[in-house]
Amino acid sequence: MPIKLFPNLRLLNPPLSATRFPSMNLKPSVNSSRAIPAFRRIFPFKLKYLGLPTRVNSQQQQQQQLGLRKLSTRPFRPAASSEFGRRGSRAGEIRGSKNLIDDEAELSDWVSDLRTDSFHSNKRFSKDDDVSDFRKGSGRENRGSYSMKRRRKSDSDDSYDSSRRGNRNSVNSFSRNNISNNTSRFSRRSNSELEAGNVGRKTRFSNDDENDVGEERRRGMSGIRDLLSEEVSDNDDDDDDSVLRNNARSLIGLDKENGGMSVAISSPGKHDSFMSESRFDQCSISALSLKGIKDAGYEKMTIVQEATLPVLLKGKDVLAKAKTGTGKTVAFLLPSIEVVIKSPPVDRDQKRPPILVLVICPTRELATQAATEASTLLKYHPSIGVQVVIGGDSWAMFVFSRIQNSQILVATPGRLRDHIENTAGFATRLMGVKVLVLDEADHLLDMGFRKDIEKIIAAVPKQRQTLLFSATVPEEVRQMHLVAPLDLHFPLLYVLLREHVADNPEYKVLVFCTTAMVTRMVADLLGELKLNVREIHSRKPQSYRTRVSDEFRKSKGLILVTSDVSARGVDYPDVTLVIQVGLPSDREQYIHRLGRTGRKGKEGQGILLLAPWEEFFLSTIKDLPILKAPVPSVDPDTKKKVERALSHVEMKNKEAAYQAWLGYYNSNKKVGRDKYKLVELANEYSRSMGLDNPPAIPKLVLGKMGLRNIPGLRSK
Ligand SMILES: Nc1ncnc2c1ncn2[C@@H]1O[C@H](COP(=O)(O)OP(=O)(O)OP(=O)(O)O)[C@@H](O)[C@H]1O
Repeated sequence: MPIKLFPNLRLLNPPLSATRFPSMNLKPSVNSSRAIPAFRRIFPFKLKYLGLPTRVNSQQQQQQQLGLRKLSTRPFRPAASSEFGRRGSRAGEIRGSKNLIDDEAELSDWVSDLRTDSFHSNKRFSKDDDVSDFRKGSGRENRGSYSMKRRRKSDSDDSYDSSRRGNRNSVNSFSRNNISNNTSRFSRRSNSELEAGNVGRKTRFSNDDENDVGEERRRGMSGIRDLLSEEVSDNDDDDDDSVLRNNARSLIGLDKENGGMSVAISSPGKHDSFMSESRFDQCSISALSLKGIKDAGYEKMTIVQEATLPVLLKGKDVLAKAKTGTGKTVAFLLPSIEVVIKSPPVDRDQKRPPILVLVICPTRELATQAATEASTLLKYHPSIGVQVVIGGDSWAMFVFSRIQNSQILVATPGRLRDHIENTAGFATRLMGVKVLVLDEADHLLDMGFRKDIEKIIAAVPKQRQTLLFSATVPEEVRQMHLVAPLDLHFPLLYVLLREHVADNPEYKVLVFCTTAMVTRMVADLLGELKLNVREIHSRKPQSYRTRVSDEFRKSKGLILVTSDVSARGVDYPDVTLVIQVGLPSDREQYIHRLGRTGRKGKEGQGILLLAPWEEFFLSTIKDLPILKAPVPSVDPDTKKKVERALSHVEMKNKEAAYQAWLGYYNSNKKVGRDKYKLVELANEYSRSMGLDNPPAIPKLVLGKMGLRNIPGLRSK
């Protein structure tokens, strides 16, 4: 049945900035005494970025004002043969010319993914939406972005046991099958072709899909359609293909009949920044909010804020994509706060005062961060409160302000659903929701969260404003990958960190590991090597996670070894380097992890460390500008030092890391396919931790992983 999800949904692709290669200062930095340190070989240049806004030409400006799409036909190609930062190089030009939505096919996929879950818009982004007002003279142009496809649940270590992973995999294979069914090739067509053509994609389930996913998930799909739908038109036919085609058309602004949505894109300029020239006081924001904004140190809007605020303040639905670290949180919080201000004050005696704004974030860290930002913005609104509902030890709702029954609730999906189902009066409070925000929307609508989100959306009124925000990869990050045998990974990690620390007195490094237990073991090892490390992962109590997260946010000279709990949205300022050790769970997770650096237009570095048999992952990110770096040599002394440090790491932590490692790679479709090979690799990993024999694993766990009787494994 056709559905309309967000009748006023707008897809805004704000003119995102990226400082490009021609603007970089590419002088190699003065180095310490070492001849050619490994790190320097990987990142031969110190890059500086100019955050200068550029002027759009009048034609572009006009296009923006009209909300016209100007789609790039030039796909972005990484400068494979060129060095990363060759001044004025072709690579730079190509990067420079990369449109905001560079690969429209990806945009189409992304939109289709959302739309498959019944997103529907029937309103055109019109002139009176006055976004353009703020663009006049704003002096910057739209930028390219890598769009997102489907994601799996990020907190991989929360569920590293094989059974849950297996389950997620089948869910994932379902979504991927759907993606592969995409019949639209948006980028390959002109606008007129698109208008006339088939923009939708096939979503009928194949037999394989049905086998994979089963009837229950199919019900889930239609369930979410119904729940998300605002209106159901009687005379629409019930053919999946045509419904989804229509939805896609309207989402990308090509459905004339329904007055669909436009995507505002213009050609990029030479130098732009993530800041716009528009000030917050140019928007119709209350004086007290403006005071709060000022105290927070914000004067001008970021590009994404400039693009979305005027529309949101008019009460429209918005779907916005912007690069990581460009101020999306404020973009959705400010208009939400304004809605609360305009609502009748909460009666103190009311038993179940309504929640007016519901913000859903995929991780606890992100939720806490959004609530903190909200309380900052609410400084001069003492009668408005923020509460947080997140998973963890406590069922308590953390109150971020003096108000007990706050009007703004920030939550993670699972715990929120628990409250809806089990806390008396909670569902009644949710009936007051006027604004629903999905932060990291594409992720939240992925299958991993689907059931929770269905429940939540069923619990809030259909008449509401809906804000969907999603992230794209920043381009200020120099990205490299290293491919080296597993037994070199720990020494290499040490070498890379040691040199980065030596070269950057204000270093702030994130080391991403595959699972919680691997994270713990790596943190132990680096601690033994006398590096200043902290660890964060889902096996740590929430209070500890919050404390460490706060410490890392404020610190310089610290390395945070982390699982994917820190992958998305967490705003750690000035992260100088992100190292990813081992296979990221997927392309999006890789991008999000990387997005923890290069924030707010600053420079950042990223290294992905893979074993040769993990190299296949690179094909999923081949459109990103990631160069292969030479493997630094590890001298025998360093090797010995690492071995010694490994011998001091607690045995039980190494055993747990081995088991977790096995579980993680077992759940990977590619690596886990050949169980014999998998076990060989796991035992190689075990040796890399300095263990002579692979640790024994409980029979039950082996059974769950489907690894009983595989030679090379020891059971207990
Ligand atoms: N108008 C502004 N001026 C200056 N700084 C701002 C402004 N708005 C937000 N910031 C700051 O920018 C940083 C990044 O913001 P935020 O975390 O919201 O980015 P994001 O786009 O949500 O990133 P991610 O996609 O990783 O979640 C924060 O430190 C925030 O305080």
